Amino acid sequence: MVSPLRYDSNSSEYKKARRQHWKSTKNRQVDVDTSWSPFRAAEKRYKARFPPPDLSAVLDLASLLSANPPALYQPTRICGSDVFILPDVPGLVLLPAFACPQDQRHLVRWSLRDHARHPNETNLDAHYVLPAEGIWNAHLQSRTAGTEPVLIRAKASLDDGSLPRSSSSGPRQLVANDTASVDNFPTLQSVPKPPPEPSTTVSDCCVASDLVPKLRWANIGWSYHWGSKQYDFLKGKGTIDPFLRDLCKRAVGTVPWERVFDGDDLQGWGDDDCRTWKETYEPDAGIVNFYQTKDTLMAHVDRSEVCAMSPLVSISLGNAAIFLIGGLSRDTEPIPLLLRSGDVLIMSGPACRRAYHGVPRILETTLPAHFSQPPDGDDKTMDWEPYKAYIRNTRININVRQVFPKGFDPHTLDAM
Ligand SMILES: O=C(O)CCC(=O)C(=O)O
Ligand SMILES: [Fe+2]
Repeated sequence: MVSPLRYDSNSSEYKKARRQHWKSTKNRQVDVDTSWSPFRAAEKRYKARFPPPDLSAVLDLASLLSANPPALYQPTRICGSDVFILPDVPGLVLLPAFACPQDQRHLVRWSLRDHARHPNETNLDAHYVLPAEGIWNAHLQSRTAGTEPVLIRAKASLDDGSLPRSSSSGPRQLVANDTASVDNFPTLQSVPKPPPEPSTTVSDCCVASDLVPKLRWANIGWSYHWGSKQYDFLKGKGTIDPFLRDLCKRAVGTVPWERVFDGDDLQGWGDDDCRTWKETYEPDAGIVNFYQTKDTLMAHVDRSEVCAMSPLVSISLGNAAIFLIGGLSRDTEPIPLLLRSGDVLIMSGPACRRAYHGVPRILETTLPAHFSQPPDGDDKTMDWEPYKAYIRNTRININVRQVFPKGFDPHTLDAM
């Protein structure tokens, strides 16, 4: 069970949330719409700023390690790691605190300094002409005494009028898309993938430090086209960081997959076989999600990967979050799971990979103490302060995927 959210009822934020709640509910008897699906209703409940949500139903598996877990959630200990197999959603596995504090700090720094920059696309690329070193490094440079901050121009402000217009620079948009499969792959490939439209509502000129809190995502590996919600394989295969690849492969290698899918009919899995994932799992795509504490991720299914079976490895860093996972439609009541910094959640198999899921809440002030300490080892001398300041109000999720089933080669498709 998760402890109740602590709120300062005298804070201006609490009062503002209360005012907004009164305004939006004054003409309504009860703040529940009966037409909401069970998933939507749960999202609304956990998103609510006022009254603060009741977290007593949120499953905090890590806290069960020190208590007596109910039979349903008995963890298995393998090579020093605890593994929870969640029978409610076949294929869902949680490895609490799989990434140690040092690895968590390393990944936070990697996400910001090394990854959220060219050639990896971020949400900001559509709208701004970004410095080659990335906005995080430009932000760090601007903190150095005597350095003039580099001015960043909005793309729309440089436009001669010929660019298509859009109105939003906001978070990830929900776009209906076809579920990818080996059979419809050639058709999905032929869908036009025009570049995104620069927003006309962002300010014409800003500095890197203004944009750091607006960073929402950075692409990993195969390029993802948000407009069509399909991968754009023509852009080539980006590299996967070796440290990240190793961590994901170790996590997948730790799970006793025969037990996860024990008794399941593995017919219909094609050439994929969970019993060989320890050797065959190879991440090639993904996204780094950056959440400020007010951000949410709406219910969705990740259906763009051709392979709907192989493990999707999701690493949580920074503040904790409530993660909802339901079923193949929004009509299944979702399970609310607490994801803490260092947790690795694995979604695998047909029921779990195509299940609705989302993040309705980042829990403020849940940053573990180790983020206050600087990295050790080779990085002893680095300045951890800016990372510490950033992560205080942030959650980072590194969501790593394998797009193709074993043996599938997109480049042989011309012959199909
Ligand atoms: O932030 C998370 O835990 C989940 C992210 C996710 O579902 C996604 O990137 O598709
Ligand atoms: Fe997802």
